[in-house]
Amino acid sequence: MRKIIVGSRRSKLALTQTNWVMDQLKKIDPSLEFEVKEIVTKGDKILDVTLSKVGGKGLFVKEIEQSMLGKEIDMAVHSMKDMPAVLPEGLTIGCVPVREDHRDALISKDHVKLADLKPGAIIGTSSLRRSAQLLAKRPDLEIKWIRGNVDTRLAKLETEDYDAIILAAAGLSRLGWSADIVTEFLDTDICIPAVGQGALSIECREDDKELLELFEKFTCEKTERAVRAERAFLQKMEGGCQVPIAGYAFIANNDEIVLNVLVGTPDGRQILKEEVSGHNPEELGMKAADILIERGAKDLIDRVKQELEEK
Ligand SMILES: NCc1[nH]cc(CCC(=O)O)c1CC(=O)O
Repeated sequence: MRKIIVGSRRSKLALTQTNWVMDQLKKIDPSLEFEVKEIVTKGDKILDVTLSKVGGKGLFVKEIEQSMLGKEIDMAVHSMKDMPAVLPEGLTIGCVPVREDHRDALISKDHVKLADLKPGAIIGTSSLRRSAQLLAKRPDLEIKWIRGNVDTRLAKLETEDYDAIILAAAGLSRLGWSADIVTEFLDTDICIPAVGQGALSIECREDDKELLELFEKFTCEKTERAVRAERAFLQKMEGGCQVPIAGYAFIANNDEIVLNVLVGTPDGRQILKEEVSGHNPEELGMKAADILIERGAKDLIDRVKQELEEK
């Protein structure tokens, strides 16, 4: 096997995830050699702007994908939830490792749970998906945008006037934070996670047989099936990240995929939700989307996008 060049964003989370994957792959084959190439993405340069306003997800992966197509790098580890629904031609998700905790985590100043936060409490998030679902449960809360990486946000909870913030549990644990700092893990009935949340995506060139063969031994089949269903839903919904969209699937004991999906308005006043189950990931994801579309999801999305453009 040749030396494998791994592209990674420079953020602590990205490098941690990349190193974890390289370590795991080395356990499978100790003779593997890696070299990490750090790549600064557009998304990293404009962290002060709400992502949805500047083009969303693709921002964190585009430069990395270009380097991969140009053969400057061979593979990259992304947070699955940062991956656009459709990949550029020539690239593929070669491996989906076992999923970390999929849930969102509420971290509040005095460990006050969501239901007990005082009326008007200020919640830090810049995710439309999180704000929609929180406001649906607690319309009295005030959402205040917060940007920056995980550690920055935790610091801002201490130094700024937020009463609580919401972060992905997976990011916290990967960065080594203890579960003790979390006030409440939000279950799917309160906050359906982002499509792919907690999962990783190892991307490579479609024709890289050598890597694809190696990855087979590291793929978690259950996670892969679940994520395929979630991403099929995402693709069919065509919402982009300007719209609150959520999707989370797991494999039930009978081996069926159970998929929970949601589309809503950022203020949480309109929420369309559905749970479906079945065996074929792609069919299931599309079925979930069709059900929501039937119930008016496309109109809702168009309206939300239009309002965003007017702002
Ligand atoms: N939005 C940024 C982002 N992208 C991936 C993670 C880490 C968790 C994951 O892999 O889902 C985070 C941080 C967060 O949302 O709190």
